[in-house]
Amino acid sequence: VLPYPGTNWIKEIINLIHTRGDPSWVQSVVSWERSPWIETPEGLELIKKQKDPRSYTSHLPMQLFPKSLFTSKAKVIYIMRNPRDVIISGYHFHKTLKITKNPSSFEEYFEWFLRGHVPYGSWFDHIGGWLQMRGKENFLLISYEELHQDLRANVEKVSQFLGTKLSPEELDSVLKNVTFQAMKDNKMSNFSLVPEIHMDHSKACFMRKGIAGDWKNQLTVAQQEAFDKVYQEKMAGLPPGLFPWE
Ligand SMILES: Nc1ncnc2c1ncn2[C@@H]1O[C@H](COP(=O)(O)OS(=O)(=O)O)[C@@H](OP(=O)(O)O)[C@H]1O
Repeated sequence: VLPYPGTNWIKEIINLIHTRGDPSWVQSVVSWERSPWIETPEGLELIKKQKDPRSYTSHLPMQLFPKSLFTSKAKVIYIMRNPRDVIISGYHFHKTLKITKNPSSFEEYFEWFLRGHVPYGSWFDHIGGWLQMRGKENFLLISYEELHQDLRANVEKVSQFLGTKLSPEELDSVLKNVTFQAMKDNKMSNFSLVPEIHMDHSKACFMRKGIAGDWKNQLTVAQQEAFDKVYQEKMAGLPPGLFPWE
């Protein structure tokens, strides 16, 4: 997945499906140890110690992902979100980061995003790359907006994809533990334990608003038009109706 689409939301769902709704794992182990990042040295060390079935997280664009994935039986869940909301969420998160250059204003971050000058590169190239896996049986495309619209149906879809049949009680427990409030209250999932050397917790909170469509209140008309122009150019080759935000 690319940054800010709800990576940690889908990760929490996957972790809770793994434990059949038992929250003790997500409440006792930090999220980056449950499903480690493949692109960090620390994450890779953790992955080597994991037992099957294991789950990893990554923001890497497809062309930088280890090629062995494409010949393996590993399942890929790609979560996407309206890029207009991704910009807003990314801006607030970036303000807290001590490991990348911080934008001096929202306007500056907006420009960076449109030019792809943000960590992991262009949103448009990222999604265009991974969507090439569409239609493969080991690839599930899911969106932040769909999770919002019908969490139950989409958690069931994910558990089916992962080959785990949950009982109604187990499913209820997954749903209860992946709400915005439950994750915001869980210090193992809300990023409050990210060390201060990486993140300035006084600048913003990771579990910020957790809503879809807030860009309408945040982007100026000029920014909306500038965004639409780039979006139309870059997404021209993709079939209509693919994205819930269109
Ligand atoms: N359970 C739940 N429900 C609704 N929304 C949720 C949930 N968990 C995380 N979030 C929101 O996801 C946004 C962060 O995205 P990511 O997890 O992809 O961030 S990161 O790329 O891994 O840094 C960030 O969105 P914004 O609030 O719009 O900034 C989080 O609030």
